[in-house]
Amino acid sequence: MISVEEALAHVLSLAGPVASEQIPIDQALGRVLAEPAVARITQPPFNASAMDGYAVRTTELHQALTVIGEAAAGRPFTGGAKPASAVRIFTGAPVPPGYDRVVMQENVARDGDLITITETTGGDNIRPAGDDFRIGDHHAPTRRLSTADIALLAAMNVPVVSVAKRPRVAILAGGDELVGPGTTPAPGQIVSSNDLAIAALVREAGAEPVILPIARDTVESLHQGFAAAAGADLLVTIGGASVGDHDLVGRVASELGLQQAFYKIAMRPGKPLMAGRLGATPMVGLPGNPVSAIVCGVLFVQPLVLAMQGLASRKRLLKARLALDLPPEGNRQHYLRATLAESDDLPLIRPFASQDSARLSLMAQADALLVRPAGDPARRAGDLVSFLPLRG
Ligand SMILES: Nc1nc2c(c(=O)[nH]1)N[C@H]1C(S)=C(S)[C@@H](COP(=O)(O)OP(=O)(O)OC[C@H]3O[C@@H](n4cnc5c(N)ncnc54)[C@H](O)[C@@H]3O)O[C@H]1N2
Ligand code: MOO
Repeated sequence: MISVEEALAHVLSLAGPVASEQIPIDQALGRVLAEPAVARITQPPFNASAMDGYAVRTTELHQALTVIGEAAAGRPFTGGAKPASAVRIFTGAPVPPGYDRVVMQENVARDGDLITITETTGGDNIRPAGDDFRIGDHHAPTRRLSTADIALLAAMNVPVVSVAKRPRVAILAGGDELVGPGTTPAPGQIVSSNDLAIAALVREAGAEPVILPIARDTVESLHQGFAAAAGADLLVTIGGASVGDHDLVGRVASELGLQQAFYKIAMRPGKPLMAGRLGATPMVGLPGNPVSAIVCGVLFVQPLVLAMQGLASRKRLLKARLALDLPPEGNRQHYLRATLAESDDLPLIRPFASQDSARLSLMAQADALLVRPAGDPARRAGDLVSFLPLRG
């Protein structure tokens, strides 16, 4: 059995070069730029007024000035500057050449065409040309595009961007006991939940899930399932990963030429995880126990889907104080489902008494996975421990 860290390195190495596509920016929220966006204009394109008021000269602040024209946003003043003059100006208008300051109208007394400035302190109220960005500037965030990014791209006059393609992830659940949600299970059957969980999890990471029909526990049915995954960027199988007579995923994958990166890791839950490459397509084989499938999905599938879009996983281990005593750990790194509560300095983490990897109700209540290394000695309440947040 290899360690979680080694397994993650193997899984991430399955991601090929990022595939890209061109899309209009109104579709780009949440997508990841595959190439830097390049500003096609300078912003502001001219020295722009930041206030409604009068364009004046700093050297003439203390004298009466004659208003000789008007500059509004979209309608520049076209006359020339004159001594002892001012131009009525509005926010967003180009400051006419020959004027170096805008006095806001609240600080001006006007009588006909004559103004006097009543308050001469303060800034020049001019946004210089290029203050925001210049033509040729690059915008290349290594994260999902936000609302502000969309606005910036529009302002940069970039209508179309090159983004990482959403990986298409084929999800193949297998098991004779499984029926789809909404069906009445016959004796011995249960409702399949893992495929929906993994679909939600990959969608959260930016992929497009394709849930395949549930495979039966036969070699033929699994072959059909694998064939149905053709064309996907990633295949995730669920179940049939262990050592039982009906656990056939590994066998069928190897018949199809799986170049196996690893099988079995020193992790709890999730020991029978497998990963490799089927031709050009990465494959991750998740264990069937519902909590194991989700925990492995969070730890391996989500980072792989992010890497396929050129993104690093942002989930980091954080520190908490243990709410109760814990016995020593075995030989696998343990991810315990736990709740978090606020406390004076660090959050207080409380693992559930049951860590059964079939209990989805506890998984759904968990705020975090408390991470205990293999061989961790007994811990006392108040000890510092590491956790992986599951929310936010
Ligand atoms: N002799 C051993 N038995 C088992 C071992 C072992 O090392 N030696 N490992 C156990 C561990 S750990 C796990 S995890 C499971 C994983 O087994 P499989 O990946 O082969 O999963 P299945 O046998 O197909 O299913 C396990 C369990 O999960 C339920 N399941 C499966 N798919 C779904 C689904 N899509 N939705 C909801 N529930 C699902 C299935 O009904 C079983 O109850 O093996 C242990 N055994
Ligand atoms: O590793 Mo299994 O995934 O413990 O339930």
